Amino acid sequence: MTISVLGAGAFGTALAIALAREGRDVQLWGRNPDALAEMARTRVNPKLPDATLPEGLLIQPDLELAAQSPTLLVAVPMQTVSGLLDNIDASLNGQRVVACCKGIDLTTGTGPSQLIARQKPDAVPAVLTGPSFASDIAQGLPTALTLACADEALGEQLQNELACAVLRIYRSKDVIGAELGGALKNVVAVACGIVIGAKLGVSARAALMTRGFAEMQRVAERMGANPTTLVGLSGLGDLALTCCSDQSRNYRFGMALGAGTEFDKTTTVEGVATAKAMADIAQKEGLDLPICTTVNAICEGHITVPEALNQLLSRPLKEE
Ligand SMILES: NC(=O)C1=CN([C@@H]2O[C@H](COP(=O)(O)OP(=O)(O)OC[C@H]3O[C@@H](n4cnc5c(N)ncnc54)[C@H](OP(=O)(O)O)[C@@H]3O)[C@@H](O)[C@H]2O)C=CC1
Ligand SMILES: O=C(CO)COP(=O)(O)O
Repeated sequence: MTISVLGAGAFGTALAIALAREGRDVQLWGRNPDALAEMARTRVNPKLPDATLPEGLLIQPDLELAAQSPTLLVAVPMQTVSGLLDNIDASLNGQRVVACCKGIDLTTGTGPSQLIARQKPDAVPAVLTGPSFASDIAQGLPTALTLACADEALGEQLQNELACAVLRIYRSKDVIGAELGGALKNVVAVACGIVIGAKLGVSARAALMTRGFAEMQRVAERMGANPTTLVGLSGLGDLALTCCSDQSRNYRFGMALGAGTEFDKTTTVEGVATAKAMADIAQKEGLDLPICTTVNAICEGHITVPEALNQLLSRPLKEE
């Protein structure tokens, strides 16, 4: 098989469906053999109930077999990436390992590409990110993503390998910038959800998106990313999508916090761990990240939403 998708959640399955629909040679691995067997039988992933798995899409329960493909798409939650890489015995020599997850690993303080480089030094790390809800991709709605790979020639190969009729892929060499945009926009989306859930209005949300974007640029610059990457699909594009749609789990989680309602704890909400990582980075690097650190303080239960609002609004006035 040419492409293996590792992670049979909503996003991994959506990517596998889109690629298989185009006749690409693709297999989907997940950690739960019973769930995989059921998916192979029904040709439906309950996380994407409206999409049928194309006939050519192979469901693969064996991780080592899946890991033999030249291209691997890693689509598991960020905090599980390191464990997944550890579980693969093969060195992945020369294989392209494309991170499709959005976040910062709390143990190392790095994004997925650095985890891949550290744990599988013989592999070629890349990142696929940008504004794209799994259900949109699975329905075949048009989507544009950024494929970032430091090696330009390999990046171009991956771009061609992964682009589909409705999945338009732009290329970048800025892996750090692309993955930071995808990670950080989730924190801002939680903040925007809080504002809407607390009924503070869409003007406040626009302010948070803009000032949140300034924080994203500040972090990216400090981490050595190209500032223009942040205004592309992986940064501004994904920020716009995630902060304004209740299809987003990060946004919905924020809305529940703002409204004081329950939220299903099993839902993947990457912004919570990323906010924690950003609070650590703000402290270590002496960076001013008021929105990220406030989201972290709310998520950790250190302050309430009204206290957070009060804190943010009473900050000294400054130049934009
Ligand atoms: N959903 C979306 O629209 C998009 C998601 N993403 C990103 O994709 C990543 C995955 O999200 P998504 O697919 O939506 O999440 P889901 O919650 O839909 O699925 C997560 C999947 O990861 C599996 N998983 C969890 N822990 C492990 C582990 N230790 N080893 C192997 N598999 C594991 C889960 O398995 P099990 O079912 O057995 O628990 C589940 O199949 C996230 O980083 C997210 O930000 C990016 C763009 C869009
Ligand atoms: O990253 C996404 C869209 O680009 C999905 O967002 P959520 O994880 O908030 O659902």
